[in-house]
Amino acid sequence: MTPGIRPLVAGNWKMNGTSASLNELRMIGNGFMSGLDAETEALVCVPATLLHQAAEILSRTPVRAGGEDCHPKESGAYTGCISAEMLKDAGASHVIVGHSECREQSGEDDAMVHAKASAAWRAGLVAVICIGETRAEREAGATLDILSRQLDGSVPPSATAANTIVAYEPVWAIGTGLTPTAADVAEAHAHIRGKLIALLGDAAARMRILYGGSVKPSNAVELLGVENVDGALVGGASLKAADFLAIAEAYMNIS
Ligand SMILES: O=C[C@H](O)COP(=O)(O)O
Repeated sequence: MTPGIRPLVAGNWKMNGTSASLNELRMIGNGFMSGLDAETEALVCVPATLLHQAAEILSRTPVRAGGEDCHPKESGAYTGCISAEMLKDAGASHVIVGHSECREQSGEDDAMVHAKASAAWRAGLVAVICIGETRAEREAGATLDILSRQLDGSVPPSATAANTIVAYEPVWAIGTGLTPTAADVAEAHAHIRGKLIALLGDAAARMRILYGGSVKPSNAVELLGVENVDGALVGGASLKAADFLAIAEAYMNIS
């Protein structure tokens, strides 16, 4: 946690969910209406096919709906792609950009992530910019250098605490059940904070930095209690309302 920053628990449903899954979203929304919103803000990023319905369901709750990726252009001949403006029109408040699965599977580089973050702002969305090292990079002792390089290339200079959230997701921790130690998370988040302040100035002291990678109810208190960890980006455990709400409840047990 960072004093003065309200934590955000964000879900990322990835390529999961059909209209039958919306009941989980209703339960997440209802859960936050019964007091959790006093501790933390919440966001669930869903597949574009569900976004309009998700935004409608969540509009009666404190939880917001987001997109999982966007194209850098506003419109055009880009078959199968979705612009930030389309996400906004469907009810999104945020969009994830630079997720490691997109970086890896679509060959997305830092320049593309930078362009997508700018596109998010153009549409009036908050950009959730993901960074993180691979297992090989960690084993080579290159983690902090990789994070610096990704921040240099992916975060546009006009990023502010209001329009941008950074999510640190070690690639090797995503969906594996493995997590870094609390000390490793603290080191990475302190490094990210310092780098953001160097890039963007003192205002970055208030920018949220989320941790993502195998966050679950059983490790949420330990991971979310680390200094400079201002919330979580939750994949698998966001698909079940009970797990997602239990992760948010961790904030009631962190002093
Ligand atoms: O965006 C979420 C992350 O990729 C983490 O996914 P996970 O919680 O399933 O490890």
